Amino acid sequence: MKPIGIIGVGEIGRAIVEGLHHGAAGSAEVFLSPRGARTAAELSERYEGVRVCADNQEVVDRSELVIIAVRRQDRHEALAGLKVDEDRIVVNVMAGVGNDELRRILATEATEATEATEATDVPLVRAIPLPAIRERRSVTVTCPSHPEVDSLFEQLGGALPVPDEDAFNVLSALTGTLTAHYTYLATLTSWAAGHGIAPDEADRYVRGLFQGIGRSLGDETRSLHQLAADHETPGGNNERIRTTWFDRANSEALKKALDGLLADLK
Ligand SMILES: NC(=O)C1=CN([C@@H]2O[C@H](COP(=O)(O)OP(=O)(O)OC[C@H]3O[C@@H](n4cnc5c(N)ncnc54)[C@H](OP(=O)(O)O)[C@@H]3O)[C@@H](O)[C@H]2O)C=CC1
Repeated sequence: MKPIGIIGVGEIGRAIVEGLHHGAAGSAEVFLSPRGARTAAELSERYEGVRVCADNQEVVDRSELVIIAVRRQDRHEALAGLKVDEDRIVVNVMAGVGNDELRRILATEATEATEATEATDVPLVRAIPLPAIRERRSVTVTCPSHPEVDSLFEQLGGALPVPDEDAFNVLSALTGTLTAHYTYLATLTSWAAGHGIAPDEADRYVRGLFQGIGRSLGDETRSLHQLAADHETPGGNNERIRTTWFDRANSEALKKALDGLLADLK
């Protein structure tokens, strides 16, 4: 595997390093940026072949595949003065930062010009690695498809290359629904606790219910509508909650929130 560099060693940077070393694997050479110092130090102590660099330029110089995993608002500082040779492959995991914009920033930094007039030719690939990549359990959307990048994410749970950034942004918006889902489960738990169930028992029960749902999602022979129908007795409790709470207005409100997010991601 080519040496991998990671600029921005936070939640996602850490998950990638852990994923690379999950199970019996772990031969990758990994170079980490110094920011996120505590996590970087911990990872370099835990895994052979993981090293912390003196600065972001050293990460680029030592790696062939460079993953940029800083928060969007930190992109200019993180990329300041960076020179990325065209034989590198850059993986852009920053939500809401398109490849055109990243190319302009890199070109500007490389030429030290105040206005970017030309872009570098370095291959740029957007990707959406999720925290479950640490256990090689999540599929990573990539755009455009690139053999080296897709192969990396295939090893980390699967790659889903999409043809353009419009499609990429739609799938990116979907990933914005995950914490709402956890909060939905927490709301169920606190509702039960409010009705006298011990909080830890309510918590355990809700987790168990939805772990079962998670397992049933693995059955790809049944559509999501079919799975819903299979869990529902006509006129029963599930149908009642689905039709009285997850009604048309609720469903439209969710789609509207996703539309708003998608507009901001473009
Ligand atoms: N979390 C998620 O589930 C997903 C996140 N993403 C994207 O990944 C990116 C990172 O997210 P996440 O890991 O959650 O964020 P974190 O805040 O956990 O990590 C960002 C890291 O970047 C570091 N950093 C800040 N400035 C610089 C700099 N100048 N040079 C090098 N490193 C720097 C921070 O260091 P310090 O702590 O010192 O500030 C921090 O360790 C975001 O753009 C996000 O949109 C994409 C998919 C999923």
